Amino acid sequence: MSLRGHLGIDLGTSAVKVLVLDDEGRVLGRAGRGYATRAPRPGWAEQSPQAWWRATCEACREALAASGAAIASVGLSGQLNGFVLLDADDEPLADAVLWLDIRAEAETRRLAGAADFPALTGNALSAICVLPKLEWMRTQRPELLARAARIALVKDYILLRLTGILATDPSDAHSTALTETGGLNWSETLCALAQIDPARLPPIRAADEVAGHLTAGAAEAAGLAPGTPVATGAGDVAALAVGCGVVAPGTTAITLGTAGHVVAEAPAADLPAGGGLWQIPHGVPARTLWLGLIMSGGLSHAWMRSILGAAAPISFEAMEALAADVPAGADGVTFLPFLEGAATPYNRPDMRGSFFGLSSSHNTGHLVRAVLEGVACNARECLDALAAAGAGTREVRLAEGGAQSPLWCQIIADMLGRPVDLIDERDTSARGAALLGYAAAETVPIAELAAKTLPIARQYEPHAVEMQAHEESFARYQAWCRRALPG
Ligand SMILES: Nc1ncnc2c1ncn2[C@@H]1O[C@H](COP(=O)(O)OP(=O)(O)O)[C@@H](O)[C@H]1O
Ligand SMILES: O=C(CO)[C@@H](O)[C@H](O)COP(=O)(O)O
Repeated sequence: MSLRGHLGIDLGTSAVKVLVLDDEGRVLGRAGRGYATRAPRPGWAEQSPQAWWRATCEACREALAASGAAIASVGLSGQLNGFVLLDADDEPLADAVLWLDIRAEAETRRLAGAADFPALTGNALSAICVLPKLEWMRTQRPELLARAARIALVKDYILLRLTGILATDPSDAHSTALTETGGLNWSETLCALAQIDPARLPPIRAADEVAGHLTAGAAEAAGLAPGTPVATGAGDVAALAVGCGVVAPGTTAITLGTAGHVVAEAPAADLPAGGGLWQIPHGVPARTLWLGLIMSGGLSHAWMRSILGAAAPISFEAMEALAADVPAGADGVTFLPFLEGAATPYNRPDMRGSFFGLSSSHNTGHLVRAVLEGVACNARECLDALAAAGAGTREVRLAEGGAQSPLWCQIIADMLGRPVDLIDERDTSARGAALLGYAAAETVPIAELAAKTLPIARQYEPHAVEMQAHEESFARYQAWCRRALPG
C-alpha cells in the first residue's frame, strides 16, 4: 500500500513550490517550476495566471511521482497582495498584478488621507496592498475593472482552478487593506472607499478549513485524485509562520525568498503605530503575526547574480566564494537593499538601492559581500522593530532560498549577535500549506502539528570578531539610510 501524503502548493514570486509530506511532516517528494514576471512599465510587475496553473500542474505531477504517495489532502499558500480580475466565466481578464507592483503610489497617498487605516486595519496603507491597486484600475482602466465579475487573490486563483470554488483566508484578505483588524469580513467602510462591491470579493474562510474538493478536470491536469479535499490555505507570510513553527510567543523566523520576511507571533498587546511593522492574521486561526518586511531579500542577491552573470551565468557557489574572500564589513562597502523601495522600518516605496563607500581597491567580492550584509542589516532592523513593539525573540529561525547560503546564515548570526537555527526545509510556505491541508482534512490542531513536525538542520553561532565588525557595518548602514531617505 502506498504511503499517505499531504501536498502543499506555494505560488511564490519567482516559482511555484510543491511539497509532499508524510504524517510526521517528513518530505516524500518535491518539485518547483518558475514563471516570468513582466514589467510593461517601470514599477509594474505582472504574471500570467495561466502560467501559474501550468507550472502548478507540472510541479504537482513531478512531486507526486517522486513521493510515491497517495494524496490525502492539498493545502495552498501564495504571494500576498496580488490579484486577478475574472470575467463572468472565471477567466482572467488580464495578467495578475503583483505585490511588487508599485504603480499605485499616488493612489496610496490619496487614499491614506481618506481613512484612518492604522485605526481600522492596524496597518499603514502601502502601495503593495490590493486596495490602492484596485483604485488605480478604477481610475486608469475603468472598462477592465467594470468587466470583472470577481476578483481572486493569488493562491485563491489556484483554489478556483483546483476546486471550482473561489474563497480566501483572513491573512490574504487582511493584507489587501479591505478588511478591518482580524480579517474576518470585508469592511463596508474600506470597500466603499475603493468603490468595490464586496460581493465581487471571495468569501473569507479559515486557513485550516476544507474549502472544496478537486474537480475531475483539475485532478486529471495535476495528476491527483478527484474529490481530494483542498484547504483554503494562507498567504505566504502566514503559511511560512506555520512552516517555520512560529506558533508560540518569542519565536521568530527570518525568511529570504524574493522578499524577506521577519515574522513573530504577536503578543497580546496592540501593534504600536509608526514602527514600520504590519499585522497579519496567522495561519493558526484567531492568532496574529507581526511582520517586518524586506522588499528585496533574495531579490538583491538575484539582481547581483544577474549583473555578474551578464556575460556567462555565475553559480551560487561561485558568488559564495567571492564573498567569502572578503572580511566582515566588506572593507567599508555598504549596500542599501532597496531595489524595490523600502518597507520596514522606513515604509518608503520611493527609496532606492545603492552602494556606498566604493574605491578602486574594491572588487566583485566586496560587492557580493555588501549585498549579503545589507540584507542582514535590514533583517536586524526588522527584529529591532519587533523587539521595540514588544515581541521579544527567544529563538530566531532561518529559511527559504537565501538561507541556502551558509555564508549568509553566518552573516545574519553575526549581524544579530545571537544564534540562529536553520530550518531543514527550504520551502517553508509550501510546508505550511501542506500542514494546513493535513489539519483541515484530519481536523487536527494546526499549531500542534506545526510545532511537533518542525525540522531544524543546524545552528549558526555568532563569532566574536565578526560580530564587532558587523556592529560597525550596521552603524554605517543606518547612517547611509538616513542620508538616502528621499526628502
Ligand atoms: N544558494 C543561494 N544563495 C543565495 N541566494 C539564494 C540561494 N538559493 C536561492 N537564493 C535566492 O533565493 C530567492 C528565491 O527564494 P525562494 O524561497 O524560492 O523565493 P520565492 O518564494 O519568492 O520564489 C532568489 O532571489 C535567489 O536569489
Ligand atoms: O506581499 C508580500 C508581503 O506583504 C510579499 O512578502 C509576498 O508575499 C512575496 O513573498 P515571496 O514570494 O518573495 O516569498
